[in-house]
Amino acid sequence: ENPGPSRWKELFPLATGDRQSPIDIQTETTKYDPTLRPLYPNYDPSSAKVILNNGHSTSVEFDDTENKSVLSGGPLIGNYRLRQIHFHWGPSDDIGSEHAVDGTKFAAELHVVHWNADKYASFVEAAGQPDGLAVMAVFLQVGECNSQLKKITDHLDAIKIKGKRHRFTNFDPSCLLPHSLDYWTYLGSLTSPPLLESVIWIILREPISVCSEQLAKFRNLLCTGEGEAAFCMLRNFRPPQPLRGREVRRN
Ligand SMILES: NS(=O)(=O)c1ccc2oc(NC(=O)c3ccccc3)nc2c1
Ligand SMILES: [Zn+2]
Repeated sequence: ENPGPSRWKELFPLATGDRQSPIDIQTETTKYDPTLRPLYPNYDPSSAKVILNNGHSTSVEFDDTENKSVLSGGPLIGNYRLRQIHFHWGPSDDIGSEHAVDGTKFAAELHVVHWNADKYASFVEAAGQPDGLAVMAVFLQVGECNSQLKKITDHLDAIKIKGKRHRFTNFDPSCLLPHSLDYWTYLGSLTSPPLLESVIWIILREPISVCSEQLAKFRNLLCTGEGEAAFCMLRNFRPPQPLRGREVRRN
């Protein structure tokens, strides 16, 4: 099994940096900021290309060779181009999200990953810049089955093994967003190696629903490849990290 979060600092010194993610959002200390604008996701369903199992999550990858699917507004300056979406979950329905709200974790968390294509030439270049990435996070609260999420979970059997990928197009990730786009925002990092401190985090305050049967489908994915002893992908969340004096703003 690859080393868990507690051992990442041995290989990735940024793990103990001062703008690490996720965090536990203490709602009483968030600060209303009237300069924050409404979020404006604008996604073209034809830019969705493939759904895959990369061994530590399942992701849908998008064509980011032009500004077809972008996020603007909110705390962002200019257009951030959609690159991929992926999920985090745990071994039981009471844990699984990466961010927490007043100490409470949700069953899972969706991340919609974008990069600053106005200023940088590629995701990899942007990932090394303090304003390079913007990740929109949506909490998945256990309850009713989510008919939009079914578009994803129906394909998980076909990508059970690490490395498997499957054509997946005509998909607009806006279908996974809650009614309200109200958010908290703070400066942080990638939540898995290389833990780069290049992410403007935008956490939607309203969760979407997910049912236990759908969560079980995520847990049925394998983190092992063809011909290896099979291990299920039961957890892939990093625990909350120190705030180190950072401010969390809300619109
Ligand atoms: N949980 S997270 O913080 O959203 C997070 C954490 C780690 C990540 O690594 C990548 N890499 C690419 O997407 C990629 C895109 C193009 C080329 C190579 C990599 N995205 C991440 C998001
Ligand atoms: Zn993530």
